Amino acid sequence: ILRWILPAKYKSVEGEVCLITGAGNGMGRLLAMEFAKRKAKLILWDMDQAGLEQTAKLVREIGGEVYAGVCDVSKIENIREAAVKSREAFGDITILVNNAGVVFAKDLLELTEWQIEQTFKVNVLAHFWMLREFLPSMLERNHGHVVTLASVVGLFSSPGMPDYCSSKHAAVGLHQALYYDLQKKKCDGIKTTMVCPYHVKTGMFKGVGLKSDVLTRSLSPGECVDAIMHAVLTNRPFVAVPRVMYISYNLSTWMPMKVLAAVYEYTGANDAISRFIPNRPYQTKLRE
Ligand SMILES: NC(=O)C1=CN([C@@H]2O[C@H](COP(=O)(O)OP(=O)(O)OC[C@H]3O[C@@H](n4cnc5c(N)ncnc54)[C@H](OP(=O)(O)O)[C@@H]3O)[C@@H](O)[C@H]2O)C=CC1
Ligand SMILES: CC1=C(/C=C/C(C)=C/C=C/C(C)=C/C=O)C(C)(C)CCC1
Repeated sequence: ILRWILPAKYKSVEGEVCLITGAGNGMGRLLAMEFAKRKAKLILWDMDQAGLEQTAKLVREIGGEVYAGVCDVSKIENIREAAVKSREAFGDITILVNNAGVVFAKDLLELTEWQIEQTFKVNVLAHFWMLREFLPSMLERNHGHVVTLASVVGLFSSPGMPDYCSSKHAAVGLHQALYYDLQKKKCDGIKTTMVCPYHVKTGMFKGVGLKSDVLTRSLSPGECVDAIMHAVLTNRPFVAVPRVMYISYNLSTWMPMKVLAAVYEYTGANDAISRFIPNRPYQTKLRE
């Protein structure tokens, strides 16, 4: 309650070295712009070279310092190589935003094995590899910030995307474990923020959304990124967007699953994912 009454005190990120994965599109691009406006040095990674160059251009146009490198975070060797080049550009990373994510939006038996593996490689395993690469220098200096783009479906599952939901649950589990490890080690200078948005209208979930806005509505990328920046700059450990998702999360922890299934049926959440339109290269063809 005090947090809502008192004016928010924002920290400065000027001069911090901020690495954002999946920065070539969607929220990654907008996050890059927000950190650049606040004078952080940007390291941007993505496997979409054209999108990445566009983000770097936009950052430079507002006077930001940026190094952009193509990196497929599903491959640990790529992460290691890109990490060397990134350190050469600006030195140690002090803000890590694990943002890259993939979804195929298919039922369990329709997914290919490659799709299931790719979802886990990008949405979870990459977070492990990124943390193992960049956490040591943060620990040495007891300074840094780790931001995890998880999802509300990492807190409670919804139908139509079993691989995605379970990968986001794993990302939530990893992030929470990291938080408690840092507390245990008394590393009070390393902050963490876990972000759990509902559906955001980027290209990732094209076509998806509840038919009615009675319970909640899809977010614009801008409003979600505003909520993320607010949480990061005020060192909040957890943010669910929109706020009504805190209530949904709370209900889902004690509500019988049968009741939640009825809510999904009633609100049209059961059909929401079936309206999905593949809109990313990895969603339509294998990209190795
Ligand atoms: N949109 C939503 O409704 C929600 C999104 N989220 C999460 O937020 C994060 C950002 O999502 P959003 O901005 O919507 O997604 P976008 O699809 O708009 O952006 C994701 C970016 O990640 C890139 N990417 C995918 N795979 C890799 C890879 N292996 N290596 C490097 N980059 C990769 C994509 O590149 P390319 O286009 O070339 O594939 C794309 O540029 C994701 O983790 C997502 O799960 C959470 C809740 C809701
Ligand atoms: C769980 C839940 C709902 C639906 C959730 C859905 C459909 C979430 C989709 C999220 C996406 C696309 C996340 C991407 O990362 C309602 C009906 C709003 C309210 C009750 C609880």
